[in-house]
Amino acid sequence: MQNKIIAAIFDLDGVLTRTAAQHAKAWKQLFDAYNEQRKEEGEQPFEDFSIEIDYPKYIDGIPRYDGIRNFLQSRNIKLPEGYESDEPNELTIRGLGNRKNEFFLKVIEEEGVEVFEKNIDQIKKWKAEGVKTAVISSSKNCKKILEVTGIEELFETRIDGVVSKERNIKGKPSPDIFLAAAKELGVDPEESMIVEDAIAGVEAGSAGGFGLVVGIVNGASKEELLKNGADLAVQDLTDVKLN
Ligand SMILES: O=P(O)(O)OC[C@H]1O[C@@H](O)[C@H](O)[C@@H](O)[C@@H]1O
Repeated sequence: MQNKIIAAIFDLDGVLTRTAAQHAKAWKQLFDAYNEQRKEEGEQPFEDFSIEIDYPKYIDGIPRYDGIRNFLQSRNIKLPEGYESDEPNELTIRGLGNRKNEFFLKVIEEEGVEVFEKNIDQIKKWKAEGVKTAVISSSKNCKKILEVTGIEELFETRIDGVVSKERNIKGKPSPDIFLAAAKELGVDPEESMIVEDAIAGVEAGSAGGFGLVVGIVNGASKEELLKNGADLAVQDLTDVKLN
């Protein structure tokens, strides 16, 4: 029987906010621009980045530079690591990552950021019932997104891409970011639920021994989420009954 769930740890992009699609769009802009550059410089182009296939497989839920390494490896491309201070036009892992961030910031500036209302309303209900809440994200833009959408106060703690770097917390699919959040909430993983839309995220939840791993069907399909560690896969949180 399932343990009593007293805490819930939510991923940000694609669970709380509609930003997963905006990240995917920026990634496509980055890899398309890089491919064009290769063609202009007489280098062999690679098979175009696909939002449907490559994003969930290599990028979704994963820290920025890890995602770049994953994707380039899938195309047999090796670039030097470079430095975090690299200019966005630099052909290094870090340079490409910085360029992607410019694309992402432009996308959210132009389009704005929206929350998933049903999920936010459900979280408010659980909070009112006494469930402890945390937000986690691989993204270094997490705090900014929480602020612009006004949902920061819903969570007792936040472990994001910036905090992970400071504390040297391994990125997903390692469970460490979720375990760190549970620790800060003062709860055991077995009595906590994690909510994720990414394959790397449900893998992390399953590896961390969490009481309930909920997959939100957004980019990755229901089947993929269940196959990779989700206990259930739903469209939104109104379909999840606790205890
Ligand atoms: O580049 P950022 O904002 O630090 O985000 C890193 C990753 O954060 C994850 O939440 C997103 O699913 C990825 O698409 C993104 O690449």
